[in-house]
Amino acid sequence: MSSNNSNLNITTDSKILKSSTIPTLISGPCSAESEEQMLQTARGLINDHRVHIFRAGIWKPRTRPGLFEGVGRVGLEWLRTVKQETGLPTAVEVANAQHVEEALEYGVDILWVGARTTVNPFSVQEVADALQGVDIPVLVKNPVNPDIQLWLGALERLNRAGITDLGLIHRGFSTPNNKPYRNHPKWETIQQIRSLAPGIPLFCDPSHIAGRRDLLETVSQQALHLGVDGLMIESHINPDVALSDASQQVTPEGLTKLLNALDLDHEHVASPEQLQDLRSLIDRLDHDLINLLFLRSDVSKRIGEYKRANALDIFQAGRWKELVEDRVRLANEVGVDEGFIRAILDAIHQHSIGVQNEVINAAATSPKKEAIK
Ligand SMILES: O=C(O)C(=O)C[C@]1(C(=O)O)C=C[C@@H](O)C=C1
Repeated sequence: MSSNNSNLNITTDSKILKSSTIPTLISGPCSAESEEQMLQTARGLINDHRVHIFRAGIWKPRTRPGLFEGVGRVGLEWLRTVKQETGLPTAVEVANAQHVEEALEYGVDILWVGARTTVNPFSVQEVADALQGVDIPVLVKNPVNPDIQLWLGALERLNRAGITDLGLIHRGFSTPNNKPYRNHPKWETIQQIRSLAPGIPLFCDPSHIAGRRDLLETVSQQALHLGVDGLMIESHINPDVALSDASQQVTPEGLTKLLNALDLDHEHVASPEQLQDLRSLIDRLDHDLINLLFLRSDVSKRIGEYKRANALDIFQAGRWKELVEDRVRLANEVGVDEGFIRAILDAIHQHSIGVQNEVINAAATSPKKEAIK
């Protein structure tokens, strides 16, 4: 696929990331721990022909020092052995120039930039500079915080260094309330990034969104419904003893079960168990909506107090027109029906005016405080 990307102004030529069968599946351990662990996991994975690429973390960016920070260079040797034995192309995360140099030295096929690196333009630039003149596919995970421009900026930096085989990985975002996920999927991001970076393959990393095995199926299926091109799912020959992210990794057999349960062609009808998950998701989203509506109405009340004190009209036609135009633009970008959003905004506006009327009426009818003698 070759495209001249208008929004981003980057040139892409995606080869390895688009497999003939959709989606492209990348799997392997969160961290390389030993040659045996890598080989056993890879041997398990090749029993399932749907797995296209073997991944492993060699250098692990950890929140606090003292945790397992990856095996480093020796892991690249194990990765090379995996490739020789199984024929699977290999992928590792790189975060600085040294990682890039070592990964290239050991013939790694695909690199990815992790969420904690994408947040830092200096680091991304260092990786990009180290890749100058190298022809290798690079995937970019979203930054930890929900900042799409930062994500696109990383793509641009790599592209300017000559990397055209680019892809994106959606791994969820850190938000004030991620529950029940480890990282909030903010699914609307998928449409946003698709419209801003058309033609760039988009992967989903359900392992980092879910953070737990039992949510992997729901998250993976949701991502497939939204049309992602591939999935990156962590697997480990014995997840319970994994040195990092034990609760989100599956065994190779577990991965096969998961893939069997998914509709990889996006036409999946939910199972009874998934219906339960989907209903929990609806519960959570409705709760979020109600909390947000409460906050909005409280803000409107404070604006009402300001209007009362400054003798302003409650209805502000100009402000409302701008607000509706902005929200409709977002709805169209994200792919939410415009009529639906207009109806909701109408109801919100009416309620907001009602809240402010109450503020003003309450002030008009409340007895004046007695003057202090
Ligand atoms: O911006 C204001 O002045 C508000 O009172 C807020 C608000 C709203 O709910 O968004 C409510 C009434 C106005 O017609 C415009 C907007």
